[in-house]
Amino acid sequence: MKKSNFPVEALPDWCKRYGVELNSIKVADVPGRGIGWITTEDIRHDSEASEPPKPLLVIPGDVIVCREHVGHYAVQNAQFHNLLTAIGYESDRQLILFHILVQLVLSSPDYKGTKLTPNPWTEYISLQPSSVPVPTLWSEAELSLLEATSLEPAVAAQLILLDREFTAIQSKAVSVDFGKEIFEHATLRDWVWVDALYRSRSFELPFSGVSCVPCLDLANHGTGRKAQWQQIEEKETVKLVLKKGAEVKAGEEITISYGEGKPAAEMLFNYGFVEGEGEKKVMVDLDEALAEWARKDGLLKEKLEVFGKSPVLEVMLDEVHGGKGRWKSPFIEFMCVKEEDGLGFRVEAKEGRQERRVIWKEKKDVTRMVGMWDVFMNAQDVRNVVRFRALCVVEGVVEKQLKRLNARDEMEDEKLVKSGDVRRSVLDNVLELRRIEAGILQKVLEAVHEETERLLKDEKVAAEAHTQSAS
Ligand SMILES: C[S@@+](CC[C@H](N)C(=O)[O-])C[C@H]1O[C@@H](n2cnc3c(N)ncnc32)[C@H](O)[C@@H]1O
Repeated sequence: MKKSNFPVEALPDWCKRYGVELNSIKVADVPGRGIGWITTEDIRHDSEASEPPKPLLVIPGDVIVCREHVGHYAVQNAQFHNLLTAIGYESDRQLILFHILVQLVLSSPDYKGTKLTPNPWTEYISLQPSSVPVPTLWSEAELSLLEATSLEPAVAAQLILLDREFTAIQSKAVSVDFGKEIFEHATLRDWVWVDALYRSRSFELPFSGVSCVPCLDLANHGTGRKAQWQQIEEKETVKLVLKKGAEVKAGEEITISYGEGKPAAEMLFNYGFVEGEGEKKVMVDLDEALAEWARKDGLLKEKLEVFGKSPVLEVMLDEVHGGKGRWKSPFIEFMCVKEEDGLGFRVEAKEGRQERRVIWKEKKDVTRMVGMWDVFMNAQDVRNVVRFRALCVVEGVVEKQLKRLNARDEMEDEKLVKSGDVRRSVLDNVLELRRIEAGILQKVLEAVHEETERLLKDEKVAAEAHTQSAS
């Protein structure tokens, strides 16, 4: 589908038309960041001054895309309303994504179908960059770089989700005429694109909820940021203001924070870049470990069923304790309990359904403790033995992940950049992610070894280790 042209030079006119106020700032190209806001004159927010300087941006509430405003738009446009009813959206995210997708099609010069009431976004959508640097929009060669990072399974899962979502929405939408017109043009690639826009450019506003905010979405993330956004309740107006005490020279970029301390993987996943280390945390995939465990534990299926969610292993550095490695996984600790330790299951009939319950030492129903099994185990006599088994699992998983990460050949990756299959910026970001994640995994492995050594002083644990090595 051909995109309509909205040059960035036309933005001030668009702002005038829709009541967006710009004070002392203009959009400009910012090397390595796309476009962003820079100041046109020196400005300062003197902490002592009685009056703050004018806000840099004032965005009226009615140009924001949020759940409520999409609802108003549907009231004004029966065709759109029928389409929303046909697709039966499942979340605010889907509603907003779908609204943006429809605006994208309506804005295309290829679209000759039913026109809806003009909306600021029908035009504004064409200002959005066609290439958003998040991994869901990377080429196959670029995605291959993510191997062994925590983003490898996360990006694969998101792509499957987007495919399923698009297919489901499309199949329902074509039951109405307007839906047929829209899906003659909209493709899965467009859906992946609007999801990328949503993740990299939406804001959690206090009065409108999750929203896409034109113009504010042109502010880049930066260290030492001197501005912040705020929403005032009245008319849901959003403002970009200079922080108290901040001083900015003419021509300097105005940046905001996309969230303090987000882990590197989350930054790359949602925004397409890594800047600073953020919270030192990695989610490690457990699929392989579970498949292996299933071969020796006949109760794994029951354990997964009562746990009720996808098991994860979270590894992190504990900044409070000098950056020591730590891990958390209530499921691994639960998975490592055996029948001989006191674990049992019982099936009970509840409200006409069969429900599996977890029984401890043949007496106590501990089903509600499963989600915090690590805490529950602390007070049990078998805690050291179970903890030792869990440490062995974590050691195996972390060691394997680290080995895979370290096995990457950076010279081969460089060749992909030289051949033009991979963008330089993508490789740089992935190298940074790999460096950060390998550092965390290494420290966690050291902490696991340390704790294992300590536990092996316990006779029961030593006996367990002996049994394990014999089997
Ligand atoms: C909310 S938009 C900001 C406007 C965007 N630069 C544009 O050209 O439309 C967020 C996107 O800007 C880019 N970006 C923002 N801050 C950045 C930074 N510090 N380093 C690199 N890219 C950045 C990333 O592509 C990110 O996904």
